[in-house]
Amino acid sequence: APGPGAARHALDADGDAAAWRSPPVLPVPTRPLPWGDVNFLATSDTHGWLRGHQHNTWPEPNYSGDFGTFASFAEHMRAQADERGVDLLLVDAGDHHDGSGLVSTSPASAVAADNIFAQLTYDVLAIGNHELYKYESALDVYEHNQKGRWAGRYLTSNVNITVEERGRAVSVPVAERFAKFETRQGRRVTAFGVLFDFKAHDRNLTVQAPTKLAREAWFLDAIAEAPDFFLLVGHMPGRGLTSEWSPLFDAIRALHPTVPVFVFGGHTHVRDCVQYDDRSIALVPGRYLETIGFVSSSLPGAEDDGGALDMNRRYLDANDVTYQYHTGTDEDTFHTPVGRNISSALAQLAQELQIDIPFGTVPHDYFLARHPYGHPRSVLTLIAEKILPEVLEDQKRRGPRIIIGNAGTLRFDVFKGPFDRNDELTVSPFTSAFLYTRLPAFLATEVFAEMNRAGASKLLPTTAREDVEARATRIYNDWLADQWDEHVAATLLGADDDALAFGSPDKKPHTLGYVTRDACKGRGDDIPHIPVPFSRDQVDFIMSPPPDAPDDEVVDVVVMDFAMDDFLTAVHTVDPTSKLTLDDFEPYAEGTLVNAVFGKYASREWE
Ligand SMILES: Nc1ccn([C@@H]2O[C@H](COP(=O)(O)O)[C@@H](O)[C@H]2O)c(=O)n1
Repeated sequence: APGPGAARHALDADGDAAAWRSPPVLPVPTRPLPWGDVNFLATSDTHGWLRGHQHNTWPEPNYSGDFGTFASFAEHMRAQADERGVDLLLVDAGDHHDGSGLVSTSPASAVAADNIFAQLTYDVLAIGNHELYKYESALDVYEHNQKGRWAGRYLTSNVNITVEERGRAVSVPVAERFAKFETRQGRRVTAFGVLFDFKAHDRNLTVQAPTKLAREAWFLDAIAEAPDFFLLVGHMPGRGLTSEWSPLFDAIRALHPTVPVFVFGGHTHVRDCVQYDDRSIALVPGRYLETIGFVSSSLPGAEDDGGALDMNRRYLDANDVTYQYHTGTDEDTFHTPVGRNISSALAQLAQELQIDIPFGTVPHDYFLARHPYGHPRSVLTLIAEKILPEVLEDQKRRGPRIIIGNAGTLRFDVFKGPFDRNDELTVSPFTSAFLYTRLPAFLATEVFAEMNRAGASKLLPTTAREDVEARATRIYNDWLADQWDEHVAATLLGADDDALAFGSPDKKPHTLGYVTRDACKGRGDDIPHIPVPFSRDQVDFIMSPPPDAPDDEVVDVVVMDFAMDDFLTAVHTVDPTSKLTLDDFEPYAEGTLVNAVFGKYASREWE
């Protein structure tokens, strides 16, 4: 049974009616959830994928549930929690913006999508870096928080915005700094919402490093009294050298050695889990509404011996089969009025935005990372070698040129079948413009190589930790690459996938998806999968094919504005005598933004 979205593109996958008649069959979970005294459902990095994944190329059908069906699931889970006499809390760790037609069509569409998101009541939400690239996005969060959109539960413990109050500019928290509340079972919770030490935010926004936050008087005051548990939700990784939770966790532990601490992270897009000690657990629930994270825990009883708590986690594939299995419902009993309202509001918004009208039909799948850069079916190769050279046109500049951009501007695969504005914004949501200067062709090529050698500076969660595996995209890519390499190695050694089959040959995985190795006990994935192929040969920057011109000929060098600081740094590394600055650049193909080049190409080449 596919989710609602799968049907929309059921004809697309093979372009014939057979695909319509045989929609993808999703595996059914086999292990009930390990409920505890307190339970959590966690989302993060949804990036506007509220209509779910709508294509039939695997592993997309795994994630075909939309936010409406997730809301129905959450409501049934809340009802189950009440029946069991336990708590169920919903948390979200940020990055609602940038990533689908709903949120990336315009600032107004992002507001509309967030209003639909807010129809499902969350217990705690945190802000992500994608809410801070543009001042207006953060201002929207601030203004809607003032109007009560998240009912005081959107927490921005270390993020401020400068706004005008009574004719004066003042820096104030974007939303609430913390929340103290009681659960339905009467447990006292102290909660914070934290962002990593993000540097690439817009003007008039401030992010305080978590290390500094942990020393703030108001923070120490807020944690002074022991609640029944602490709840830390934040847009940052859960573990490893990159973890920025330690200052906050350590400050809490210094005062409260045995109070349970539940941490929900994000930003890295991976499924991950770690226990900092035997009364804490940190979970990262993936990205793009692909995964719903579940965490459960026992809580200390009246006679607390200070011993280990029973803490568990599960990563649920976000689809209706998963939701109905875990709530004991079926198609007739599953959908709740709130869930239905959300699904139809999302469909209506998509219709108003006109994001489902196809530009053309893609002849075959292109993948973001299944193939190396340079492979004809890589999305990065497609944009660098075909799309930008063909559709980036400046009427006044017709001579030879080299185009350089950051690969991070591309966020997803391009699937065979109809290609619409939603698909376009999914693969390329950002509004980066193009600028050009004049340089010898050989220098531009060397600068491009240097940019990839140095890596993308804006991927770093903290500039102080440049030498550690701190790049969010890298963490996600390494995670996928490890899954694939392990699978390939096992296959070469003649082993089959029994190791992944939860010990039973009849439960052998047969669908592509995530195969998670994390640092918590037992198996985290709800459904065993075969990992998605992944090539480690990826790049941070892409370049169009060099022009047919002598190496020393001076050509137009066109740079995407988001990559500009890395470009200039690389120029000065390659040629320390260079005086090149941003002032030496002029707009190129003015009015053309990177989020519109795929559609232009699709209309011409894939019609
Ligand atoms: N205007 C922008 C903003 C961001 N990017 C890319 O996104 C990366 C951050 O995304 P996460 O989901 O990892 O937070 C950033 O490093 C850029 O690669 C962009 O291209 N243009």
